[in-house]
Amino acid sequence: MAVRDFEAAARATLDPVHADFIAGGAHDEITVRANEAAFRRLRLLPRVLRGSAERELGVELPGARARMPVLLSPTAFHRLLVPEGEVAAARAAASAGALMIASMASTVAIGEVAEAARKAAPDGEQPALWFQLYIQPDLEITEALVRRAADAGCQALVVTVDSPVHGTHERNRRNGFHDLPPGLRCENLVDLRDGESGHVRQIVMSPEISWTQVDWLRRITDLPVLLKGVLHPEDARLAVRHGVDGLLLSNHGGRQLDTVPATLELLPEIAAAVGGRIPVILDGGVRRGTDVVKALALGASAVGIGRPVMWALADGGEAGVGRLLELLRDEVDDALALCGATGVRDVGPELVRPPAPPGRVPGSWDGGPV
Ligand SMILES: Cc1cc2nc3c(=O)[nH]c(=O)nc-3n(C[C@H](O)[C@H](O)[C@H](O)COP(=O)(O)O)c2cc1C
Ligand SMILES: CC(C)CC(=O)C(=O)O
Repeated sequence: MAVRDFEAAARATLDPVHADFIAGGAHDEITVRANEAAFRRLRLLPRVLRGSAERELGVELPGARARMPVLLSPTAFHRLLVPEGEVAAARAAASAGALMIASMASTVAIGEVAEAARKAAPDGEQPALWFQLYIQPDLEITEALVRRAADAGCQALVVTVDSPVHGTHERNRRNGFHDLPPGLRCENLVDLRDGESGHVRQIVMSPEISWTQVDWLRRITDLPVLLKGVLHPEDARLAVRHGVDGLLLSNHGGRQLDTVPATLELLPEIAAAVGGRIPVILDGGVRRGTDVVKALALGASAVGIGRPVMWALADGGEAGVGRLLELLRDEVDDALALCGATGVRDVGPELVRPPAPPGRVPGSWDGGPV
């Protein structure tokens, strides 16, 4: 079985409206396709006669350590797919030692997700769990959400900044899919203020959110703050200047502005802009162990996966996500061995062709304090 096979397996039983919600992107879905195509275009160029019996796959990330360089990007509404929802994904991630970024739009409350992760992690291991946040124009609401995430034990906040407005998903429009079905709610939003019911419409996307609110967020919490959805190198430089602890280089899986470049295409430029001062995590189109190695080679500290987790969850719940993570772990290990690499940190730009453009050779974060 390969990562892409989970989609067909899931579609065998999934409501086609929900399958469209997962697969879909903005407008013509040009960026959705570009993300995977960029990985197909780039080639690996292995070294020989310099490997090791075992590869080190572990990564240090702000506030957390993971046993593999593939993390679960935040995805909303897991209970659309299986009754346990985010709890199933969290258990699988914690068992595999993969970091999970829980979505603010989760259908299970963050406290419950964190508790499930703690119970599933091997003895003595703290599960790696971050919380994704859309900063709300109402800062009291935002602060209450941050408190919920911190109280649950999340080790960092991932602020999604690519959504000044909702993306236009034509598939959802055609299908009339706008709301969660009765019985499901965004549990993190329930009772943030008297009488709030956890309706999706409570999430406000505001084009007026700016660096001012990012600075404010850094002041009200000790948790590391990462930004998800920075694509322009100028914004990456600004993020460093504002003291942000990491970037998630993401185009939201092609679900926000259509026709933006593939994240892999932007990676050398973004890595050069941050110059190794903070970690860069890439998501979008990662479907193979070789994709993971390519992203690491161009300066990513780790990669995220979105849709594959949703398909695996729909196909087999916790066990499905477990199989997905094991498969990717084995593929990454295999690709590293074939590249003559002793581990994740032994991968550099010399392993890919065509090479990164001159002057844009990435620096990589050394895993130290940010
Ligand atoms: C069904 C679905 C729901 C998503 N929900 C969120 C979300 O709640 N918050 C967020 O920041 N990103 C969300 N994303 C974007 C993912 O975090 C991620 O950037 C993207 O899926 C990565 O691309 P991939 O699906 O090709 O792996 C969602 C993506 C999908 C497919
Ligand atoms: C707007 C969120 C509820 C979900 C999301 O980010 C997405 O579907 O891409």
